[in-house]
Amino acid sequence: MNENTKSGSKPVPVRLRIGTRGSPLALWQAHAVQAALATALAVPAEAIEINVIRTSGDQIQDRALAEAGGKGLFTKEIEEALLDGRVDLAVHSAKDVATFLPEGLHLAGYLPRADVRDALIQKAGKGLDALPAGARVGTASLRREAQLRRLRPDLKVELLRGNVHTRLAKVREGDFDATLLALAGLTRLGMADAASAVLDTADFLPAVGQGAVAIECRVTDPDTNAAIAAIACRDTGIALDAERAFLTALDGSCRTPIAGLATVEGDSVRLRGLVMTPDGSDAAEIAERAPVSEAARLGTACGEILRASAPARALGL
Ligand SMILES: NCc1[nH]cc(CCC(=O)O)c1CC(=O)O
Repeated sequence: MNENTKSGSKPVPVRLRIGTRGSPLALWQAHAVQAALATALAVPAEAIEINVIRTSGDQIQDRALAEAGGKGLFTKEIEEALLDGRVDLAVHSAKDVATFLPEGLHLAGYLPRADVRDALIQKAGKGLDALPAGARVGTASLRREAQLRRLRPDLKVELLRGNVHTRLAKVREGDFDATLLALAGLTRLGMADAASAVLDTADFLPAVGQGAVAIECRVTDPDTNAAIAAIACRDTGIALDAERAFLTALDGSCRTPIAGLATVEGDSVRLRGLVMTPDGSDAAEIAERAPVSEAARLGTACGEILRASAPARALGL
């Protein structure tokens, strides 16, 4: 219980400042964290401010992110605001958070994870099987590209960047026959019905962190850490510890097609990992289980095993 809910005591003014990108998806996620914090701390939503921060990633639209310098692009300016004390916490799609964080910052918790799967969006037909030979699929994700090529070497996979609305419009207008998007993002934007099919994780493995909302703050800020702990989802934290350790062991950047998914089942956590050559011609997979207390070690061990595989060597990992 915090100061504001103790009866009789004088309320302590709570003021937390959230830093976020300004995209509709980012704003939805920031509002979800704001609402959860307001409830947990028993304060009005206005006590949790939302500050929109423009990132370099928002400004680059013409290149694959891997070319432009990786996923840190969506978090750099927000992390600078955290380190300067201009905001107290940052809300990100966990998938977009770089493998290594700046000194002094950490991921203090996650909202309960949404659906982790990728959705296929196409005008005609449902699943991947319905795509005609040679169909043009737009994506900016090396992981989606490699898995698509692996399953359907006949498809033409081409660069398609931009926010969810832009990508859906490109398919609607016929510039592409199909695209792939995280179902979680579509759902948050109220557009889940745009999905023609949802791809089973057995066939198509999501990105590390997909569907999870991560909350970052300064390591040395006890009030903010306590507030985040009050809303953090334990199972999502365990799964993300395993997945992010897996990514760290592979030193995965945006240039490496890597997929990974951990799930908590009772007292144990199961991790599936996949590393591929960009053209999908070679891939190495792993699936292992460990007690939840060993989540990070499980991720590291799986990453190290895959790092010794042929596709990883082809990528210079
Ligand atoms: N790279 C952009 C991004 N970051 C998070 C999501 C979706 C929401 C999520 O995975 O939590 C998306 C869009 C997409 O990949 O379709």
